[in-house]
Amino acid sequence: MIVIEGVHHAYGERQVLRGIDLELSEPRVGIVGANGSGKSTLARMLNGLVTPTSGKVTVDGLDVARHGGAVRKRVGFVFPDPDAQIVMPTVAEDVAFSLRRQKLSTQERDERVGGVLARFGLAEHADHPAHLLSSGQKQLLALAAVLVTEPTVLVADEPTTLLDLRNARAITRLLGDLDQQVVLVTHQLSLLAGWDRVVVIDDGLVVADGPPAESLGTYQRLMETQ
Ligand SMILES: Nc1ncnc2c1ncn2[C@@H]1O[C@H](COP(=O)(O)OP(=O)(O)OP(=O)(O)O)[C@@H](O)[C@H]1O
Repeated sequence: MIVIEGVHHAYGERQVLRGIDLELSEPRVGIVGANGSGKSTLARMLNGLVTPTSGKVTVDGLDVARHGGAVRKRVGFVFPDPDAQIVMPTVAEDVAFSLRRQKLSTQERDERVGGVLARFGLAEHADHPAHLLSSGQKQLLALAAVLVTEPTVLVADEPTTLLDLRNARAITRLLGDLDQQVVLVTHQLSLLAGWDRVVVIDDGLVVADGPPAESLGTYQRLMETQ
C-alpha cells in the first residue's frame, strides 16, 4: 500500500507538485499527464529518489524520506533510458549485479538470474555484451535487473518510450502479468486499457483519478482545451 499525503515538491523556486493525496493499493496503477506536469517527480518519490518538500509518502507504513533503504528493497524502479541502468558488461552479469547485497550462494544467485533471463526471453543473450542488445532487449534487461530482487512494488517511468508498438505491447503484457503491484508512468495511453486505475496529473495536481476509460477521457479533453 502506497500512501501519499499532502505532498508538495519544489525544485528551487519552481513548484512542481502542489498538494497530492493518493492511496494506491490497486495492483495496476497508471499515471499520465502532460510533459512537465510532475509525473516523474511523483514516481521517484515512491522509492525515495526524490523526497517531498512537504507532506509524506509511505510504502507499507514506511516513510520513504526516513527509511529509504528499506523502501528501496520493496520498491523497484525502472528508468526511461535503460542505458542509464546497465552497469555490467554482460547481460547475466548485469542482472546478477542487482543481487550483490543479498546473501545468496553462487548456485542460488545463478538460478535466480537464469530464471529471470528465461522469463524475459533473454536467456540466449546471457553472455552477450549488454550494450549490444536492441533497445527493446535493453528495456527487458532493465526490468529483469530490477525484478530479480523480487520487490513488492514496481515503479516504471516510461519504460516503453524507445520501443516499437510490438515491443511496447510485449512489455506492457509482461507488466500486466507480474505478481507485484505496478505503477506505470506513460504517454502511451492505449497501454493502460484494462488497468485498475489511472491517475491524471496536471500542473502538479491530481485532476482525474479512476478507471482508465474515465480518466483517459478527462485527460484527452484537457489536452484539447489547452
Ligand atoms: N532535478 C530537477 N531540477 C530542477 N527541475 C526539475 C528537476 N527534475 C524535474 N524538474 C522540472 O520539474 C518539472 C516536472 O518534471 P517531471 O519530470 O516530474 O515531469 P513529467 O510529468 O514526468 O514530464 P515528462 O512527461 O516530460 O517526462 C519540469 O518542469 C522539470 O523541468
